[in-house]
Order: sequence, then C-alpha cells, then structure tokens
Amino acid sequence: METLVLKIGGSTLESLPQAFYKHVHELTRTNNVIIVHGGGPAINDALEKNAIEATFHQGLRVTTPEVLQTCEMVLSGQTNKYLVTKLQEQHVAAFGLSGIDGELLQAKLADQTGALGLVGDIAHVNKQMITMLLANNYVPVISPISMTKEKQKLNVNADSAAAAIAKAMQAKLVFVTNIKGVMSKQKEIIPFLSKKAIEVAITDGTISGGMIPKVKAALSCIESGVQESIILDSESLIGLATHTACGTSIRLEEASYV
Ligand SMILES: Nc1ncnc2c1ncn2[C@@H]1O[C@H](COP(=O)(O)OP(=O)(O)O)[C@@H](O)[C@H]1O
Ligand SMILES: CC(=O)N[C@@H](CCC(=O)OP(=O)(O)O)C(=O)O
Repeated sequence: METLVLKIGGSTLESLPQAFYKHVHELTRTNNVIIVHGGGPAINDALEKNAIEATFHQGLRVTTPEVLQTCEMVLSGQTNKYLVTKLQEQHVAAFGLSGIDGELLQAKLADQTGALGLVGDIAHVNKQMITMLLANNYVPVISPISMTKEKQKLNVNADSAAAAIAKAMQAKLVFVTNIKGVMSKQKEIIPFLSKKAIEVAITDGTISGGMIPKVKAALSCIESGVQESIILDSESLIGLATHTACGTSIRLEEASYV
C-alpha cells in the first residue's frame, strides 16, 4: 500500500467541501493516509482577539512564549478537533494528535540566533507511533506543535512538519492549499519546479509569504528520495485521479520556469 501525507493548509481548511472528506475516505481504501494540518489564519484571528502582535520572517511566524500558547491552543485544540470531526463524519477513522503526543515529533530550535523565537525544525519522527496507528487502520491527523528533547514546546510550520513525516515514512507528499499551484509572474500555474527554479523564484519575489516554506519543504523531501511532492488545491486533489496534469510538481531536475 502506498503511503500518502496530505498537508492541509489553514488557508483552505475551513472551506473544504464535503467532497474533499469523502475523497479522503476513498483514498484510505488504497493508501495509508497521514494528515498534517496548519491553521495560520485561525491563529491570526486568535492573536488579534487577544491583542497579541505577531510578525513573519520568510513565511515563518516569529514566536514568543505568549504567541506559542495561542498557536498550541488553536492548532492542537480547535483546528485538530475540527478536522477530526469532519473526517469522522465521512467515516474516516481519524485519530487526532500533536507532535507532542507519544513523542511523535522531536523538534530543535530552527534559528539559534533567536530571531524566530520558539520556532522548531523536526529533528526526529517517531515512525513506530505512526506505523502503529496505520496498522490499526487509523488516519493520524497531526498538529505540528512539537517538543525538544529537553521538553521545550516549539511552534513548527506545518509544511516543514509534513515534509519531515513524508521523509521518515518515504511517503508521497501532497500540499492542499488555497491556490491551484505555484503561479508564475504571468499568473499561470507552473507545472514543474526544480531546485534552481525555486531559488530564482524566491529571490525575484515570484514566490513569497506562505508559499516559501511550502516549496522549501517540498524540495527537501524530493532531495531525500521521496518520489513525489505536489502543491495543489482541494478541487484539483479530488480530480487528481482523472486528470494527468494538476498543480505544481516539485522535481529535482531542471524544468522550464517562466
Ligand atoms: N508564486 C506563488 N504562487 C502561488 N501562491 C503564492 C505564490 N507566492 C505567494 N503565494 C501565496 O501563498 C499562499 C499559500 O500559502 P499559505 O497562505 O501559507 O497557505 P497554507 O495555509 O495552505 O499553508 C497563496 O494563497 C498565495 O497568497
Ligand atoms: C513557525 C510557523 O510559522 N508556524 C505556523 C504553524 C501553522 C501553519 O503552518 O499553518 P499554515 O499551514 O496554515 O501556514 C504558524 O504559526 O502559523
């Protein structure tokens, strides 16, 4: 059975149609499905309500202890349980957990200079835990909040958590976001992106904001031997079985980039 990591972005999470959840149910018939979710916009709302200011650096949230508390509350509480419920309504055996639970994800500080604050990169994935859930026919639904070896909680970008999990499980990685793919300057979907093209597109500003961690995460997966990494929206995912070209596929080799 093929293993599939579906990363669901906060940008699209609350507007996913019922057909999406039904499609996930279909996918579980022939794949081991692992879901990793974000929740950026919901975190923004909660921070705003509490008058806590937050800034971003290269698509990553600069995280103070106060910001971290809100991120955990939203991601591991509100968003995780929202998704688990939606999936269960469509008969998916969803099992919600965060990177902290069962020491699923071990993180380390992403930026030793302290500029990003309490932001983590995944250092280790507890594969056994994921395998155990999959073997019992559960679909793990994972919030990216994680902990260091020393038990310091860290805010981990959901794209990079999904990539770490896909690498560990050698799974195909699909980013489901609010846009049909990575867009060129001419606002056309770029079907294939290579490492070189990604570097150019970030430098010249074609790729910005939340798309930066996504393409970087996709690339890191491909570089570590993951077969495929693709960025698309929920509609395209549902149509993936019938369409040949869909979204943006991240490749190692050079491909034309406009
Ligand atoms: N070249 C690009 N192509 C597509 N989207 C881009 C590009 N550059 C920046 N973006 C932005 O990235 C967003 C997706 O990132 P983000 O909002 O973090 O999504 P998610 O919550 O799904 O992780 C898009 O909606 C778009 O505004
Ligand atoms: C460090 C960092 O940036 N963490 C992210 C975690 C959530 C996330 O990644 O949500 P999306 O998938 O919706 O972008 C944040 O605080 O927004």
